[in-house]
Amino acid sequence: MTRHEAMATDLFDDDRRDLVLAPGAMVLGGFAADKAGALLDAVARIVAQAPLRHLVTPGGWRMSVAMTNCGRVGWVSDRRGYRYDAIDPESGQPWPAMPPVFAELAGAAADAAGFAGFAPDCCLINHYAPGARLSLHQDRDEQDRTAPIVSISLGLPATFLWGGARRGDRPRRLRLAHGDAVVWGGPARFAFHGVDPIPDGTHPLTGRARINLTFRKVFRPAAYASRTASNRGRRRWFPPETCLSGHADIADARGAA
Ligand SMILES: O=C(O)CCC(=O)C(=O)O
Ligand SMILES: [Fe+2]
Repeated sequence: MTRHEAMATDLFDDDRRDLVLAPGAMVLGGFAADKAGALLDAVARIVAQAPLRHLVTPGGWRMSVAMTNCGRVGWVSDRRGYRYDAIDPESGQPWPAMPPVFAELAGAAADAAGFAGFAPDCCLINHYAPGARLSLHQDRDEQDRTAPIVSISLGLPATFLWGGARRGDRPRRLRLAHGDAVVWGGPARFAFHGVDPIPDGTHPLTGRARINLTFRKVFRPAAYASRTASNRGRRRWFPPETCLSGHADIADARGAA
């Protein structure tokens, strides 16, 4: 165990402690604990409309994490690539709306980490059964690269991998417990991160599962988007102002297990 890991373990003995991971990145211990019941109720409503599913990466791997989304767009992956899509490809319908409790909590967490005014337009919901994992990757499919990522952990604990700017940077490992929030933006926005296989266990609120809510701001503010749309607006998955750049390695890097 490195000194950093020992420190992280010590700090998380008290779930309400905060931890700076890097400039622009911090863990807010227990930030969402009070809202967990409302968040999980909302997750159940979303899942009833847009069921959890194991996406396939462009490389053909079935992801071990089951996913769904709410908000204006959702993150999806299949053999053709991965993208943000306004339509759930399974139902042909728009994704469920983002519940106010989600947006408020994500905004408050971002604010607490120093990113005022965060208004997510997408929440990727990750369901980890024991053994599910997410290998090191960057979140870089979003148009708005100025906004942070806000990630909320619910249910079973996880070992979170916090890497550096390069895939090869050795990641730091820290335990994320029910209610913890992680926020990364600014100089840390494109840090590599991932989740070790979830150990088996049972949580009173989620059973044998870890639920992670990852809030993203996919779209740039309209004024900025419209200035650049004419150069980019050819991709068929998005309305003209919303096209995104693709990075075909990421979904595979997310790691099918
Ligand atoms: O489950 C987590 O803690 C991280 C999820 C994540 O990195 C992602 O969905 O991109
Ligand atoms: Fe991520």
